[in-house]
Amino acid sequence: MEPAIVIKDLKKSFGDKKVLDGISLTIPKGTIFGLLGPNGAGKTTSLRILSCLIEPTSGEVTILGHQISKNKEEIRKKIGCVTESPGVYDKLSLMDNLEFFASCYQIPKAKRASRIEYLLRQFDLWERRNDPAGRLSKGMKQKLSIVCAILHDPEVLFLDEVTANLDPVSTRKLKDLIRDWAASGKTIIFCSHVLAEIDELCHEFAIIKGEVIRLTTPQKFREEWTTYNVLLDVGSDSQKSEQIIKASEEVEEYKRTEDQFHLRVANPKTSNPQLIKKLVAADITVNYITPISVSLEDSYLSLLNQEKEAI
Ligand SMILES: Nc1ncnc2c1ncn2[C@@H]1O[C@H](COP(=O)(O)OP(=O)(O)OP(=O)(O)O)[C@@H](O)[C@H]1O
Repeated sequence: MEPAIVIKDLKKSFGDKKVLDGISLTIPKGTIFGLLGPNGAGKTTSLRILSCLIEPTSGEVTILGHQISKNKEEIRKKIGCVTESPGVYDKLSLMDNLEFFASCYQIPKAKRASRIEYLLRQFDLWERRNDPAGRLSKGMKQKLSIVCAILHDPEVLFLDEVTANLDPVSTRKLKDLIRDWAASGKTIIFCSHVLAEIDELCHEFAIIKGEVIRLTTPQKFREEWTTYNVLLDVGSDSQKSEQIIKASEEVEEYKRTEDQFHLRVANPKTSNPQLIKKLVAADITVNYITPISVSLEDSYLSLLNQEKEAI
């Protein structure tokens, strides 16, 4: 797939403090790409460089074929950025804020009114259009900053902790929108500390800590940290069951706790029916057999612990 963003050996220091130490990533078009990492890992710094707000110390970023070192103007027209602190003008009304951003983005006058109304209605802000932005609640202000960032229909979007102040209904709506944007070919970089959101939304994600320490997909990452992927409950005949489990080529590893077995099987879809057949043939009652899934959060914490132990 054609890349939307190519980051090559990106470095950034503030004085003698090294924050980014050689980040390289290629992000295909139409991807929702997660950026994860502990506090101070350099996520916001990366997004600020990608949004042309600050200069890198060295390295190169290419967005939609334009190099950031040579063609910021062209890049700015095609990107939108939402950070946790909404960059809207408190004294201006919602309409005036949006008129201002529309003129910055050089949106043709004929299109402005309909685009602004469409987005304000989409984000449930239309009724508040004449209020000063400073009177909005935190979540509403967050929505306004999203509207400002997408007003010019950018092809690449940087979203930093964008759901932080949103209620569950608004969060769900925004996630659906993000999926729609990606499906229409837009590329989204999504920074969040909410691991369930990364899991739910992102096609791929990177864990960074000054450098990229993992580049993977949510599913692969969860699988990597899953020791046992199936839970089997056999009622009272666990002794006999253990002999069968031990002898089964489907089972790679197992752990027994009373009448339950934690199993690792290569492919639960094909292995589980085989195993059930063998147990039932031996007259064993299978109470249930169910997949075990480790959350992305558990996997992430395990990785960080492993990193800590390695230091
Ligand atoms: N303008 C600046 N001057 C000096 N240091 C800075 C500046 N901006 C960021 N830093 C430092 O760079 C490091 C990375 O900050 P950054 O905001 O990129 O982290 P982050 O991964 O977004 O963290 P968080 O999850 O807490 O938002 C931090 O140590 C921070 O103090």
